Amino acid sequence: MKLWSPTQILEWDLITCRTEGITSIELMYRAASKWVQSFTKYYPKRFSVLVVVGPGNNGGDGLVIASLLYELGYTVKIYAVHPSVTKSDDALFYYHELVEKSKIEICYFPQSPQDVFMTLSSPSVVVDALFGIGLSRNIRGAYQEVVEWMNRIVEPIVSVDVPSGLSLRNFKKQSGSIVQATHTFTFEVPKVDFFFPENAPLIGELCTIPIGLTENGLDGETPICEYITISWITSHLIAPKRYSHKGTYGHAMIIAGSEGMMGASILACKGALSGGCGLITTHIPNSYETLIHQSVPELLVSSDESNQCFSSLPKMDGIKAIGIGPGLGQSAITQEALYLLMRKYHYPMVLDADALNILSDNPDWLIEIPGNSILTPHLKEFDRLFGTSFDTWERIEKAKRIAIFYRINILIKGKNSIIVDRYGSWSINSSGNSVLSKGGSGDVLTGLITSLIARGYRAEVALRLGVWIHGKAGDVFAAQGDNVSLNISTLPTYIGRVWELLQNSSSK
Ligand SMILES: NC(=O)C1=CN([C@@H]2O[C@H](COP(=O)(O)OP(=O)(O)OC[C@H]3O[C@@H](n4cnc5c(N)ncnc54)[C@H](O)[C@@H]3O)[C@@H](O)[C@H]2O)[C@@H](O)CC1
Ligand SMILES: [K+]
Repeated sequence: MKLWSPTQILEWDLITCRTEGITSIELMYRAASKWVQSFTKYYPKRFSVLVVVGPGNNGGDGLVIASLLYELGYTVKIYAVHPSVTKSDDALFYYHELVEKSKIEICYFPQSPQDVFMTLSSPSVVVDALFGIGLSRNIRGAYQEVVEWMNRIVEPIVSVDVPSGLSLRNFKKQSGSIVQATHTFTFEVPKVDFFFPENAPLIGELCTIPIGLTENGLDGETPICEYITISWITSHLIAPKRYSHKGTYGHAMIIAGSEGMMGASILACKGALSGGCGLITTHIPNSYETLIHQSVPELLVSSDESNQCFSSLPKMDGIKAIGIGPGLGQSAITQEALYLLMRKYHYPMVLDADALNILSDNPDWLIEIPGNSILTPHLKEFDRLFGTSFDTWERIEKAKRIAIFYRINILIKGKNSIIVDRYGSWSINSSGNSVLSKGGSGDVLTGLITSLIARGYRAEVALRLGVWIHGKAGDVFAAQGDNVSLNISTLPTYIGRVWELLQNSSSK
């Protein structure tokens, strides 16, 4: 799914009106009607409703929503913050047509919103229609007071399109008050900022409401980014070859594990096996050869000269991708070996965990990373590598510059992982949940992505596939009714289920 900027969405509204021969007033009514359909599923008629409206079309939606709920038999009041209700022509139309002609009570700032709210019977809910995608500066004054009041109450708040005050990068530094919504019912497509970790407490439960904007209306426009869902994944899968042997699907290498951390090596190798490449060699400290043979008999094993850690380069003939880092340790000898490996190997590498820690300590080694490799830091590792950022937008801009400069791909891991590729394009992953926030989960991911590259996927595609599949495996686990107890060594089994699911949806 493509994600668009506020300006593009407004353009899309206009295109829809032109294509369908309708007015923006009609589109507003359609949007508000669809919104009300979703709202009533969560909040039945026993809820009384205070609709807080702002000066633009978001407030206009609020006026139509109030009137539709009133017609459905809800107890509704409107609280307007702008002295003349609205500055928007469309909203004004509905104010005269619907609100004035009904018996809906409308109250104004500076009357206290709390006093108005208290006159409603319990249970009650606030509909936040102060600002949507048209916010152009931080919220101050009366609007700020009302937002702060909303954030103090215990009753649910349902935001129309956007939690009011959230900037959507319409202006750079966000510092005003923002509504902390219980639900955000957003129109047509989610907005990019909804997926950033700093905004998670503001969005609440997200529900996207299709309002019938013209399909392909923004064809030819460049979206801000791609939101990776199953349809993107299925359209990028390479069909398995009919006549194949183990050499057909590539040879990957995993360099992971050191004394006391060999579990990381086993998990990364199991992750690689679940990615389906033909052969996997793991390079490990000498003394653990038997352990690895017994734990994962499918692997080829290359023994390091050291008994404790990675210290010497393996043979790399025919290896199409190397995953390195989980449980690797950071001893001086390992650091040196990583440096030599990066200089000598010319195919993509997936650098994770201790490999990233080593790079943080030696930033001038970044230049040695083979082109089209992948770094997989989580947020803190990213900041350690490249310095802290004010917000996710700044972090993404930084990642883009670095990715283009070093010709590498960067995965910033989190609830909605962000993928920035070497061309400067970026995506947000849609799958995954908290069952994956456990030690070892990233090791499996490193193996999986490495394996996909070895199979022949371009690194930037393998990265997106791997991240989505890994997240989806967590979702498949949680869908069984348990969102706690995933044992990470069983994660590859759920990755297998995701492949099954993908095969079924591709053949439909
Ligand atoms: N354009 C359309 O056809 C549709 C628009 N829709 C709704 O319209 C919204 C966008 O409407 P608008 O573009 O009017 O934008 P908003 O309603 O988000 O706000 C814009 C208004 O607020 C003022 N404003 C901006 N920031 C302010 C601040 N910090 N303090 C005080 N005033 C501020 C602006 O001067 C303008 O009057 C969407 O979010 C959606 O809710 C929907 O009805 C769907 C159809
Ligand atoms: K809003």
